[in-house]
Amino acid sequence: MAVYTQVSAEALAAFLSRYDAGELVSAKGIAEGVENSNYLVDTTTARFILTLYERRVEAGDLPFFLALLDHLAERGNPVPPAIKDKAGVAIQTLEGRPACLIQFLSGVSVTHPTPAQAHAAARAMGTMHRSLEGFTGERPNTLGVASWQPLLDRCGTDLDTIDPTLRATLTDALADVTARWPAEGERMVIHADLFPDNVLMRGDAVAGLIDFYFACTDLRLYDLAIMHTAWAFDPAGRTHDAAVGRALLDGYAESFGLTADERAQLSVLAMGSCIRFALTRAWDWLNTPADALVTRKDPMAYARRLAFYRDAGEALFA
Ligand SMILES: Nc1ncnc2c1ncn2[C@@H]1O[C@H](COP(=O)(O)OP(=O)(O)O)[C@@H](O)[C@H]1O
Ligand SMILES: N[C@@H](CCOP(=O)(O)O)C(=O)O
Repeated sequence: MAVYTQVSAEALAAFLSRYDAGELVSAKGIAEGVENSNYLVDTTTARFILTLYERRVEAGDLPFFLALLDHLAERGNPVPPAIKDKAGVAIQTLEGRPACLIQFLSGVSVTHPTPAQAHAAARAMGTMHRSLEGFTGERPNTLGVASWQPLLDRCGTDLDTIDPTLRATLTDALADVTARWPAEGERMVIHADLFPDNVLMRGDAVAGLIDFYFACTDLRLYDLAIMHTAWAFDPAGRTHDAAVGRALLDGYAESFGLTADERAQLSVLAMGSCIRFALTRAWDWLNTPADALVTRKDPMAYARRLAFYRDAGEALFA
């Protein structure tokens, strides 16, 4: 459960009084998520998400994230913009944290996506990429390829306490992936974390794309590779679902297009994605405070995926 900062009813009622958003009826901490504190807030007029930004989100990046959401929402993408208060301000402070009141989108995130759901979600990603071609905001990827070796070094031998094979696996793969990382390719603002838990679905239709707080400027295809690693396996990373993997490529091809050269790049990009998520999960595994109400995610689920992509090679995406 991700609630790092507790919000008192009094503080929340005072916070809501800045908005034209009705009066507080109820507020509950949301179980899902690992990065920020999220509350489901009901008022006398509507339902909202209250997000308090925690550790990995820099307050200075919030204007970028909110401009990105506004840009996408204006172009018809199903993303939730932040609500502005009576003075036109979206970024607030609550309980000492940066905080925003966000539009609530209905829908559920699925744990075991079907090919039809994967197809729709990847199609929505392609549409989002098309919408972002004219977006002028930029944010360097602080968790991009250049950050992985320093993060591996910082985890160091503590990785052995997670699994005795993890450090060697990541060290070897990192050398290989860095050497083969595409030097060229279209760069743009990408979501960079479009896991099933960040897509709200109604049946087979996409109702919401959420959690843009890793969004950054990077290789466009890296976004699709991240999505493949997150969607085309069981959560533990033990079983690859080929039908879901194909549906992702088909869905993306349908809305954005996908050339043979681009398909050939996806293998190394997927391996890079596995390194990124194995490392950040490992770091969190080793450093999450004992009293945090959050479920740690298993780094080995990404080490298993990494082994799968290494063995499958480029043929997987042909
Ligand atoms: N705009 C929204 N509409 C509906 N539910 C949301 C919205 N934003 C977040 N949620 C819910 O809150 C959960 C956690 O949000 P998320 O942004 O993924 O948190 P974190 O940044 O901590 O990972 C989501 O899984 C979803 O259930
Ligand atoms: N998707 C990442 C962690 C970030 O989680 P989210 O709750 O912000 O989507 C992972 O699975 O490691």
